[in-house]
Order: sequence, then structure tokens, then C-alpha cells
Amino acid sequence: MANRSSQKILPPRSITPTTDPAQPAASRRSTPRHTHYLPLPPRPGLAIIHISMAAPALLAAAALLALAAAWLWDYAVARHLLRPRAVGAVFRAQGVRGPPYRYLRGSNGDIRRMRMRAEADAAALDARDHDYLRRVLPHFLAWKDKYGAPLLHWFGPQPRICLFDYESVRQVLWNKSGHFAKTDAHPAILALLGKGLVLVDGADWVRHRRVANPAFAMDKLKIMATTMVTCAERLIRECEELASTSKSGEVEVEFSRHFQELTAEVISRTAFGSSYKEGKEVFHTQQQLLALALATLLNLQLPGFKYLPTKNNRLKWMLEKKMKTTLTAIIQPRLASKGSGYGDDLLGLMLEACFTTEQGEKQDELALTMDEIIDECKTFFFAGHETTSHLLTWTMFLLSLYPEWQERLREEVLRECGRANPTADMLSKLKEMTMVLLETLRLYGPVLTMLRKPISDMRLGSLSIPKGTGIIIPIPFLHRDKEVWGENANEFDPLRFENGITNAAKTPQALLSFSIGPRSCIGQNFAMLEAKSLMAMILQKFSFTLSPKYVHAPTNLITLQPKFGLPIVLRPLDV
Ligand code: HEM
Repeated sequence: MANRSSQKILPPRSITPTTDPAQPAASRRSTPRHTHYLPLPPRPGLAIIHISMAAPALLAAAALLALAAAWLWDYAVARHLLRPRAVGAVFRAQGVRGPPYRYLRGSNGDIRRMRMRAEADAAALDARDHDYLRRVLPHFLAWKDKYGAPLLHWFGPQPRICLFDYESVRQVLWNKSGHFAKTDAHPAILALLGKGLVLVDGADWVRHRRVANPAFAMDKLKIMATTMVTCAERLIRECEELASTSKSGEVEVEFSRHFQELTAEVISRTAFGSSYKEGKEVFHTQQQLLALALATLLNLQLPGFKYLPTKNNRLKWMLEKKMKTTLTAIIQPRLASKGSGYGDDLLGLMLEACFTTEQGEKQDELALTMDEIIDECKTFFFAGHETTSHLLTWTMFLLSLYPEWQERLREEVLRECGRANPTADMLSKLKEMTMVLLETLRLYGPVLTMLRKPISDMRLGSLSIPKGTGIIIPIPFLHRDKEVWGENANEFDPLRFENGITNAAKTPQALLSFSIGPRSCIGQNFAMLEAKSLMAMILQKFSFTLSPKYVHAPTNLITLQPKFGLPIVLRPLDV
């Protein structure tokens, strides 16, 4: 270092003598001139000038080097090596085991491989086989068999403990102190949902939930039921027109795509009222973001990577920007129309709760920023249509498979609603329909897992969980627990809900499809109302069976979906 700095501050040749008196004259002539500089001390005055010019650069370089070393230590050694080892030891000491930690990737590579193999091996199940865990969550199934429960695995360097017992799950979901927070969302999920109600925590969550709650009150939902019925009418009409072109009167329709479009239409209209066309643009953008999330979710997450202009990142930024522009264009005119009210759709009701009290005053403590309102719209939009469309798809699948239940529901619908379009009051009387929907949610609930992380070291029963460990709740496993649901846990039996949700299993609140506790789904009544109105209208008009083309391959695409869609053969009832 000293040598290098003295080289740098050497004076220019014209100033410094170029001869070494110790060398013979002959060699002095042939020696390149620069070799003579080294032994000569610089002139003191000049050295001071050069040192003062070079020192900041040197210091900055040294600081950068130190920073890089510290980062490397923290990232490559502490975070990815020492901490996983230490946390692994804490769990091992408590008898909790799991797959080995793999440097940088954790268990992600194993999960990806096992899921790909499962998809390939078990291309299709028998349609009456509702035990699809080996296809959908094969890693948990294999590891639970091998290592027992609870189970430790790794999402990159983050330890994740998978809970399979209701007692622990209830403690996590019912915790009101906020000690079990949402995990930091993957950038792709954040782009999709925004930092809305699903992902916020603490005081922010309280504020967001207070603003959103009034929009989901039953009296408001009843008004929205009319919109749901109007959207459903369009689908029914399309099916009737198709059937009228067929000689036999039968027609095959791929329902999962139709339900996706229908639920997008319903949420566009119920959330954004007259701006529903722009709302549907949000749907298309979210579909692209969803595809991106699926492709990147298990990839290695290098720090800072999300800021690099890679192909995927640029696409993500472009889609995010597009969604923001669309939503801003919907929200801003509403804010401007304050004098005439914000409107009675989800957005209007949210803005109302956000900005005015019953006395019409502005309430600052509840106000959301423009970005927060945008994120809340993204959340409602995605959470509101993606899940409900799969609930409809799986209900249609199960009713096709169990014609006795299809007939029972049809009788109930005709009894309570006749042939007229159903109203919210009529729908609330459909008890057997509710039982079928709940059983569908138990066996084919669209949400497969929930995630939390303790914000400090916590105890769950006898298990001590270090701060920051991810806690994963694999819903379909719990819904197939024979000790809780009985020996027929893998079978379709809506009668288990005959005496309500609470009495459906040995453990109260065993149905986790909408979650339980303070963070349970705000849109569950909305989803049930939508599902009931559409199923009632289909049952009024058609009988239906599974098409021979149907392949039973439930798959995990963030939500549970039929991999090859749901082709259904429809027969108009009055043919
Ligand atoms: C069948 C349909 C639906 C299912 C199965 C479902 C499921 C769930 C589940 C399991 C959660 C808890 C997630 C967690 O804690 O990690 C949740 C939360 C949520 N859902 Fe739903 N949902 C459905 C429909 C809807 C609808 C229609 C909306 C809105 C229009 C909606 C909006 C939300 C929101 C905002 C949250 C976050 C609530 C909070 O944390 O306070 N969901 N949903």
C-alpha cells in the first residue's frame, strides 16, 4: 500500500531527477527511464498536494471494499450459512426434522423437482378421487411421511415450519396481538396484489380494514346481488344460444374460462360501477402478472435483483405502471365527484369510509393515500375474482359428479326462487346449496396455504419458534384430517354441514377455506352470494354432466385449479 501510494505521488519526469548515482553510466543509458523513479522520495511540497487529492478516492475505495466484505459476510455467510445452521439446530433439539438445507436455494429446488415429477407421474386421477395432495403439495406429503409433523423446510434461507395440527393453527390465526404477521411478500406477489389488506400488518391493517369493512356489510352486498344476477344472465343466455344450435339440444362448454370471465365482470361492475370496462383492463393485466409470478416464485432471490432491468423485471414494471395508470384514471374522477357522493360500488363505499364520518366530516386518521387506495383496488380485484371463479368451477365439477346432489339443489332452488331471477333474500334460504358450497370449499378450497411469521421468538404449545421463521398452514392437509373430519374425510359429503359450520367436525372452526380469526376473508359473504346466485341460475335452466374429455388433474397455480379446464355437457331443462 505504502509503495503504491508513493508511486502515485511521484513527480513528473521533468521535475524528478532520472538518474541513479549507484548505476554504471552504460547501463544508465539503456535502462528505461521510469525504473529510476522508484527509490526517489518525492519532493515534500508536491507530495502534500498529491496526497490530499488522492486520499478521498482511496478512502472511498477502502470504505467500498469494507462494505462489500461486510455485505458478503452478512449475505453469503451469516444469512445463508450460519443462521440456517443455528435455526436448524434449534428445531432439531426440539425433535423437529425436515429436508436438509441447501446453500442459497433452501428447499426451493427440491420443491420444484417434486412438483414437476408429481405432475408428470400422476397425470390424471380418477374423477371421484378427491385426495389430490400427491399432485398438488407432493413435497409436504413426502416430507411429512419421512420426517413427521411439524416439519421444517427452507424457502431460500428462510426457515419454514409447516403445521399440521388444528391446535397450533388456531393459536396462530386467532392471535390478536399481531405477533404472527404476514411474511414479506415475494416481489411478484406484491406486484399482483399491491400492499393492500391481504398484505399489510399492525396499525396499517387496522386502518385499512376499518375503511374496507362497510363496503362488505350485508345491506350493501344485497344491492350488489342484483349486479351479480345481471352478469350471470348474460352467461346463461350465451349457453342457451349455443344449445339452440345443437340438434340434440346438448352442448359442451368449458366452464373454468367462462367462470373466470364472469367473476372478472362481476368484480369490475361491483367494484368500479360504470368504470367496469377499465376495470376489466385491470383483470387482463393481473392475468399477465399472475403468469409472471408463477414463473418466478421459486427462483433464487438475489439481493437487489428486483432492481435490475432483466426481461422479467421490465415486463413486471411495465404491467405495474399500466395497472396504476388504469386505476388512477378510475379513482381520480371519483375523488373529484365528492360533492355528489362517491358512489355505492366497492370503490365508492371505501372512499366514503375513508374520507367522511357520518356527519360528513373528513376523518384524517382513516384516510388512505392515493397509492394505498390503488393497492386496495388491486387486492379486491384479484382476491375477489380469482378465488370465486375456482369455487364455482369446483362446485360445478362436484355437482356433475354427484347427480343426486345436483337434483336436490335444483329442487331447493325451484322451491325457494321458482323460475325467477333470485334475489339476495331468496338466496339466503338455500340451505342445501350452502352445504354443498362449504363441502366444495373443504375439498377444493382455492387457497392452498397461508403464511405467517412471528415478529419475536414465540411459543406454540411446547414448540419454541425463533423470530422470522415462516409458519405455513397447508389447508388441504388439515381438511383431510380423519380425527377431525371423520373416516370419510376424503369423500364428498355435504351432509356434514347440515348443522352449520361449527358442528361439521369434531373441532369447531375446522373449515379454514376463508381462514379464521381477525384476518379471515373480508369477502366471504360476497363470494358465497356470487356463487349461490350463479349456481341457482344454472340449476334453474340446465342439467349437466362431466364431458368425457374432462381430465381430473387439480393443479397448484397459486390457487387450486383444474389443469385442463372443466368441459361440461349442458342440457336445457325444458328440452
Ligand atoms: C371463494 C372465494 C374466496 C376464498 C376461498 C378466499 C379466501 C381467503 C383466505 C384464506 C384469506 C386469508 C388469507 C391469509 O390470511 O393469508 C382471505 C383474505 C382476504 N380476502 Fe378472501 N377469499 C375469497 C373471496 C374473496 C373476495 C370475493 C374478496 C373481495 C372482494 C376477498 C378479499 C379478501 C381480503 C381483502 C382478504 C384479507 C383480509 C385481511 O387480512 O384483513 N376474498 N381470503
